[in-house]
Amino acid sequence: MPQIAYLGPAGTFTEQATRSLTGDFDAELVPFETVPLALTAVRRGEVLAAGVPVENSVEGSVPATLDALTTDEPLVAVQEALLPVQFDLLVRPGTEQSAIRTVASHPHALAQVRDWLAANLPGAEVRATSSTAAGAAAVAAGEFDAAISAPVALEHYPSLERLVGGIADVRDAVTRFLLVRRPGKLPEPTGADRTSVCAVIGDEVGSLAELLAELSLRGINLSRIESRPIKDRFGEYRFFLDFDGHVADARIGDALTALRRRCSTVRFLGSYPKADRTPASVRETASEQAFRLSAQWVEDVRAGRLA
Ligand SMILES: O=C(O)C(=O)Cc1ccccc1
Repeated sequence: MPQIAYLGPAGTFTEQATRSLTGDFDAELVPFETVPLALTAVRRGEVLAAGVPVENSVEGSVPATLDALTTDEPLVAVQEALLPVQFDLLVRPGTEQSAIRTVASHPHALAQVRDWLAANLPGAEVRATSSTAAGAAAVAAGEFDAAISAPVALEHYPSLERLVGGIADVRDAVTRFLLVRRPGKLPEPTGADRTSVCAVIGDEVGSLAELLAELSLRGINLSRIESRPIKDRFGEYRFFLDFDGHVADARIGDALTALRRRCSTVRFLGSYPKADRTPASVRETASEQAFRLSAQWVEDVRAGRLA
């Protein structure tokens, strides 16, 4: 049975998302303490794939995941999942809200209940843990007074109880997760795909605008752009781009060819079906047929068959 890594321990949002990503096949889910450790296990071939959180509708991207995807050997995303996220305040039985001095959770969870904490636990100290479930485990071990966890965490930490449920500042928050593997056969195009790349461009006038123009000129819808520092050179950035379409689509292949020419580095991070299955809208001039006919025309001109 294939082993699939996830950000653990049991009871994280990532575990739930990874279960839904691997629902179609038998898999053994293996918890890792951090996203980089889970990705290292994939790179070493110790597990087949890893489920990782990438972005949240309230708090934005998960920097640890973006950084870990671009350092070391390339990995590619093959599937995407969207998970609604809700948060509970878990405590050891008998803990009163007024007695809570420390609250532990993953930084992304803490950020999504910031207003609730300010209004309801103004004096409590906030402590970051490697995941929401790690926060619950630490509360069960007596290290902190309360944890902000996924509702499912209670099943794994039965010694805790839910003091308050549904404490997210924004209802209906959603987190996007990816299943990533070592490069290999790509998922087939479905007509409702997303492609992710990471590009490094020169620090020159117009370089980002020109890169984006390569997409818009080919009718490609950009769904996300994010920059992260390169780290060892101050002021230089990597741009993470997500856009509608599959690398097998003519317009995407054409755009990637242009990106490869323009950028000092382009890392392909995958073409995979979008979780919401919304088909890409492709204008007539960017259709497969339009690309095929125009490429054929150039071939004919080059061969002296047409002018
Ligand atoms: O810590 C978890 O449970 C995770 O899976 C990371 C996370 C944290 C907050 C929102 C979404 C994912």
